[in-house]
Amino acid sequence: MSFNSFGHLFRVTTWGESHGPALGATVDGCPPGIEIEPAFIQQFLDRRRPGQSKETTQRKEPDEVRILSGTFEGRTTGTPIQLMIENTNQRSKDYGEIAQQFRPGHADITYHQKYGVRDYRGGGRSSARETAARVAAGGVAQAVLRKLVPGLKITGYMVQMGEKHLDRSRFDRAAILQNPFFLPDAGAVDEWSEYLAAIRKGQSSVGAAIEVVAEGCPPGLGAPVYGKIDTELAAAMMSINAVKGVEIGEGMGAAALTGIENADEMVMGPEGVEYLSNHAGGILGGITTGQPITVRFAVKPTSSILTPRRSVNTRGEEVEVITKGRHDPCVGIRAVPVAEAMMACVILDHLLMDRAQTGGQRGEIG
Ligand SMILES: Cc1cc2nc3c(=O)[nH]c(=O)nc-3n(C[C@H](O)[C@H](O)[C@H](O)COP(=O)(O)O)c2cc1C
Repeated sequence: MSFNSFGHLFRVTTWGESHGPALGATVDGCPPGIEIEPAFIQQFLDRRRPGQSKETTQRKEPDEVRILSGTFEGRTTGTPIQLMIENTNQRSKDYGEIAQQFRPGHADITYHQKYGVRDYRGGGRSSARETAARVAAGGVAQAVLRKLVPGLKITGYMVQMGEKHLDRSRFDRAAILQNPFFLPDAGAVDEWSEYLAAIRKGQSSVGAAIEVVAEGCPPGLGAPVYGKIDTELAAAMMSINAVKGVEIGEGMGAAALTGIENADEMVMGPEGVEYLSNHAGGILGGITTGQPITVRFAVKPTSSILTPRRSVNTRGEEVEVITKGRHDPCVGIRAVPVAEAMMACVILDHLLMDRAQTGGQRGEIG
């Protein structure tokens, strides 16, 4: 059985472990003739890269991507694109103890129970190092989208970290890439930073919520009933390590609304239909409306913490686990570029499927 791939026409397979020599992604189904340079993909990896600020893990990886196949003279050829990122800063001795014991909240126990064998070094395949490969694949998707849907813009940012919430009245898109939290409010960065420092000092970690928005996505992507784009986006986000909840548009908040409040009313504008609100998050019946696609998800606190937690070992003995090694105190931060990558892959996959089925033809209004 193979469960390391996702996507239908734009198909991504990731491979590799945290402390192996390298990891990467094979992208199959990429359209030919797309201009793509390693530097274009690298910019996305640089945002996810560990060791860049005191707010993330101190494992210092250059995360330099190499394109091994599928391009010629700077353009895709339509053949499989092999992307490789070398692991250079492994410190496997930190993980000696978890060979025999299970970190609470991590995947050690389930990998052991299911497979009976695991590469425990740095969490092996369950480590979020794997998400570097997704980000590289997302870079390829972004390169294709740049050509096929020039106006499309995918933006991820943090909306919550523990008890700190983004004040949406202060939303400033320009601030997002200017601070280590991907926070759209420069004025709140110091407060978030102090809060996280206190969490870290207390030898704990904290959860987060991330929002990803795709603006300029054409209407008509997504296929009812089992290929709804909201289904696929939710699956894509849920597949990111440590994600425990996903919402589209109003999400769980819709449960508190009345039909009057929730209706996204429509009017005819000079360019066609205009929506007066976007509770639906840009998707109706599993198909994009042309409004911004809005996805939010919750990331649990990092399970690897220095505070001793009770657990068991492979011999069935009760033990206390202190997880040493270099860990993100809030894994939600680096999940932001990962989520953007997953969104890019899903949107491109649906764009290609829509072209295959409908040839891009649309029902007319007016
Ligand atoms: C970008 C990113 C970085 C992560 N870094 C760590 C880490 O340093 N330490 C840790 O224990 N978990 C980390 N995680 C979470 C684990 O990979 C995840 O909790 C674990 O694989 C168990 O899977 P689950 O939480 O999805 O059930 C990270 C997650 C993401 C998205």
